[in-house]
Amino acid sequence: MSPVLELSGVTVRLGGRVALEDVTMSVAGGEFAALLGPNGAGKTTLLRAALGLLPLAGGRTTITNPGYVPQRHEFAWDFPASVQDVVLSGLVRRIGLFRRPRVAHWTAVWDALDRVRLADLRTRPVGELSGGQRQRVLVARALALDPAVLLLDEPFTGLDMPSQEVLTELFTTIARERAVLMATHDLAAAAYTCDRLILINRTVVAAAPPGDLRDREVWMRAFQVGAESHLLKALGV
Ligand SMILES: Nc1ncnc2c1ncn2[C@@H]1O[C@H](COP(=O)(O)OP(=O)(O)OP(=O)(O)O)[C@@H](O)[C@H]1O
Repeated sequence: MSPVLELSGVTVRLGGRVALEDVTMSVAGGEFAALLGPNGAGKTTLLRAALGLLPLAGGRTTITNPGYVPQRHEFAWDFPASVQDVVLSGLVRRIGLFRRPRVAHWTAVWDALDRVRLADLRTRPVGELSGGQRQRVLVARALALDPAVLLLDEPFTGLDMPSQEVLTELFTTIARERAVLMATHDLAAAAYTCDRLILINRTVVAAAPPGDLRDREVWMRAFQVGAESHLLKALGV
């Protein structure tokens, strides 16, 4: 399948420091790719650069109709809005500022809420939702745009196992129909679920299907850990 997201030689500077250097990677249609790396490796920066939200110091990006799910804590949950209002807010550019949403917009919102199994809660204030439900609201907000590729920034942080499982199943289905790039710290889940792991630490250290990433050196380089790392042992590398 042809790529829905492509970065070629991308360099990004933030606050005078190089956050990403010469990053070349892509995600194909139908693919579920994971973006892995330690804190500060540049995962969020890479997603934001791919979305065209950051100026590039070098290189170029192309992306087809993206949907973005930011980290849950970046969203103002105490804002007095219902579940369906939050999902609709993802369509603001399409509706036009200060214009009233049309039937097609509400249909897209309700379809997206159906998809994440939150249709019953659509008039509930978002402040009353659990962490797992809030994460699904953000996914619905991105899905309402009918994206070709979904960019997820650490969607599992702070979620219990049942919530993670519901979301993993949903992301896997979405990836097959569209494409998904997910930044995550859950290495074991990514290795089990994703088609390809992209290891970054300011630049791409390795990108391959999980079964092909057996070289411990590569993981040590990406995560700056020693050969005795418990996490790498648990991963079986
Ligand atoms: N607005 C900013 N100004 C200056 N530096 C920034 C800014 N945002 C991020 N950085 C720096 O850029 C680097 C990459 O940050 P980024 O948030 O992309 O990493 P990450 O891999 O997503 O980290 P985490 O796993 O902790 O979420 C870090 O060194 C960070 O301190």
